[in-house]
Amino acid sequence: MTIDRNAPPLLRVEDLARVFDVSKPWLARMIEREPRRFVKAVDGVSFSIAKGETFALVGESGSGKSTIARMVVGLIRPTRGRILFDNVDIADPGRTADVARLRRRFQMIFQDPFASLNPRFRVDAIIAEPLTAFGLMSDRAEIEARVADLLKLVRLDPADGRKYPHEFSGGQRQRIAIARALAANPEFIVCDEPTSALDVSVQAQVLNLMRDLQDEFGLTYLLITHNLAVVRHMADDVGVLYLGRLAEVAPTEELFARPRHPYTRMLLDAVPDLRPGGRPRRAITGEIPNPIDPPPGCTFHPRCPLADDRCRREAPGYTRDGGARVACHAVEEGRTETAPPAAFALA
Ligand SMILES: Nc1ncnc2c1ncn2[C@@H]1O[C@H](COP(=O)(O)OP(=O)(O)OP(=O)(O)O)[C@@H](O)[C@H]1O
Repeated sequence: MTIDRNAPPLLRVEDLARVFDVSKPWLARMIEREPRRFVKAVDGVSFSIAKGETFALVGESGSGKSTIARMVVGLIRPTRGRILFDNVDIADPGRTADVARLRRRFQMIFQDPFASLNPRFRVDAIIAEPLTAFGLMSDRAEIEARVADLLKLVRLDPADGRKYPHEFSGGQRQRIAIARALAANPEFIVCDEPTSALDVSVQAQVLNLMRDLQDEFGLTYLLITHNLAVVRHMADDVGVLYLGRLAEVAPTEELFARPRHPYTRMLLDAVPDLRPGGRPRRAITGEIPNPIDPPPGCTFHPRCPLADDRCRREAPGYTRDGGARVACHAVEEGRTETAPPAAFALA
């Protein structure tokens, strides 16, 4: 499907932030004379997703990917910012009635298909649940026919509806989760690490199914992943998260051909280059700082080969470069590496 980038985005996230209070209980704090502690899990994140597009959020563990996903689907509230779905702020507590109406139009697929399907229910009941929950169908024969269609759509046998989740493999369970997500004809699906619990051989099948369904139904995906191969296979645009902030947002091809942010480059350089004569992978250096006490200035500076005094003092704003938006003083000052990373060099 071609994406109309000039059309109003289906989802627009503006200056999104979420702070978690991770203080010890009051009495323990008093005894140990400890102050309250907070984690800025997400801090000033903005991006938009066009209809029919796949936008990937990528980053190491703890970078805030799942927190963003959970805010977008309404499982947790933002501390600050707006989440506009079809121009309605779904994070605004005053819009609860509108959000309830919009709920059917967005769905979520979780990482672990073993945990996300209720083991006590038959597969047909699991898939039918959104149909009855949203009051879309009540006639039994109609529901049965719809469930059979959904099972066929995800390339399972309609007879599988009579089985229980434990009778299926991981990949098949994720297909069942996809069928359930599609039941109410949603337009937008948040996919949180949809294949990372699956065997490598099965991952591609599930990703290809997701792409086929996207083409067939014009679906829009927010894809959460730490896997760059998945990003390259699936995404139109990518946001690279580091400690709750977007380091770089760029069209996928551009990001892989010419990563601007030193953190993006570090992630790409860490992917093994399996071609004959490919250069050895460079390991990711340094550790993610403690998010309770992040470094001053640019939070990436302790791991950054290009960091200077300004980076240690001043948090960077965004610089536009080609189709990319990058939070980096070195990019702004034009002192970055420009060679493409070998593993992803384009032929
Ligand atoms: N409910 C919570 N209470 C306190 N801290 C939380 C909570 N949820 C997330 N955090 C913290 O927020 C930060 C971001 O976490 P998040 O799970 O969003 O990251 P992630 O990128 O999805 O990581 P992973 O890939 O490991 O799931 C982490 O420092 C995490 O410890």
